[in-house]
Amino acid sequence: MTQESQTPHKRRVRYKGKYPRKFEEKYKELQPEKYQDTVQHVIQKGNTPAGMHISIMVNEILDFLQIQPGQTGFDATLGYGGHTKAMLKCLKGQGHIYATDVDHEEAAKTKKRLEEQGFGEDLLTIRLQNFCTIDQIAKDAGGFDFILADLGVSSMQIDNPKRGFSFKTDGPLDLRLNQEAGISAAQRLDTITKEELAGMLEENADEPYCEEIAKAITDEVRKGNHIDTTFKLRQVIEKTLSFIPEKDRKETVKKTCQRTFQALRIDVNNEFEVLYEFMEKLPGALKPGGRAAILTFHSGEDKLVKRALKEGYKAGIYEDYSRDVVRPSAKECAGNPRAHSTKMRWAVKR
Ligand SMILES: C[S@@+](CC[C@H](N)C(=O)[O-])C[C@H]1O[C@@H](n2cnc3c(N)ncnc32)[C@H](O)[C@@H]1O
Repeated sequence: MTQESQTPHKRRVRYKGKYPRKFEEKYKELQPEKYQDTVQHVIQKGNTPAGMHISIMVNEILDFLQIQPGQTGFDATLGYGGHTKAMLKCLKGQGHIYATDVDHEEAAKTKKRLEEQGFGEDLLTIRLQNFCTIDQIAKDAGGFDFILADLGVSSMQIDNPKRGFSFKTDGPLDLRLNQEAGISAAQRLDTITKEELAGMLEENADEPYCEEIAKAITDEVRKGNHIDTTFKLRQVIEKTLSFIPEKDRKETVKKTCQRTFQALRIDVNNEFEVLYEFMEKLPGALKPGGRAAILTFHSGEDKLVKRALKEGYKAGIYEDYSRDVVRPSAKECAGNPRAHSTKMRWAVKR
């Protein structure tokens, strides 16, 4: 017997995979400044590191806004602060940016991160306000030379199971951008009628199975089964669509889950109402020659923005506006799948 075969066989430690599986365990990605290599590796693979948001169309936005030192700007949707930081850099230490977000939790982290990178209160004012209060902020600032709105939700919000934005992880069915105000999606489903829910799914997300899904949800709630987690909602959708031929079922369930979550998110956050108000107040917040860029992520938002800019142009409020949408490059979409649905529109105040 050789020496080698006498050595007792040692069981190899089970391979756990490259990345930690639970959100809380993604400690390296959640501290991006400390673990730059891990973060770069995740980004190169076309993924967004946990706790981070990759800003979309940064170059196109900066090219259009033409930010000069000494100017005053407004970032309506602070998020991770990627766009804010890129715009702050253009100011070269002279000028000011006001930014809003309704997400207290993420805004506090972003404020700290930007302060540590040298963008303190002398250059940046963050307000925990809805961007539809743009008129008040413009009054305090004396009008804006440039404005950016990057609508929707951040990757941090989608990836955090406690927020309930994703049907891919289980968590409370919340879907509020500001968890300190309003009611959660679960509470909304507790009292909504079948007709109203079907209308919401159709209007907010063009859901083709809106009638079937609305009936199934309201039936469950009537039986006393509260749909208060993301997985419970997903299960109701899966059961409702079980009549779909097996070869198409998986994809249809996925799409219907995406649309249902989108419709509920728009509803609990009054997204169309606040965007409408923002677009109405936008011209009044811009200085003459001021520039505004808006990124949207679904057709309902884009239609609203398009109409407001077109009407503003026809009324002589805007000197110019985007006739066509500007889309991210194929390269950007390949590196960041969340960029696929992005549409940018812009206008210049007369
Ligand atoms: C797509 S993210 C913005 C990402 C950001 N541009 C960046 O580069 O990191 C959208 C952000 O806007 C915020 N938001 C959405 N609707 C809002 C509203 N009506 N008022 C203020 N903030 C809003 C969300 O909470 C989220 O943090």
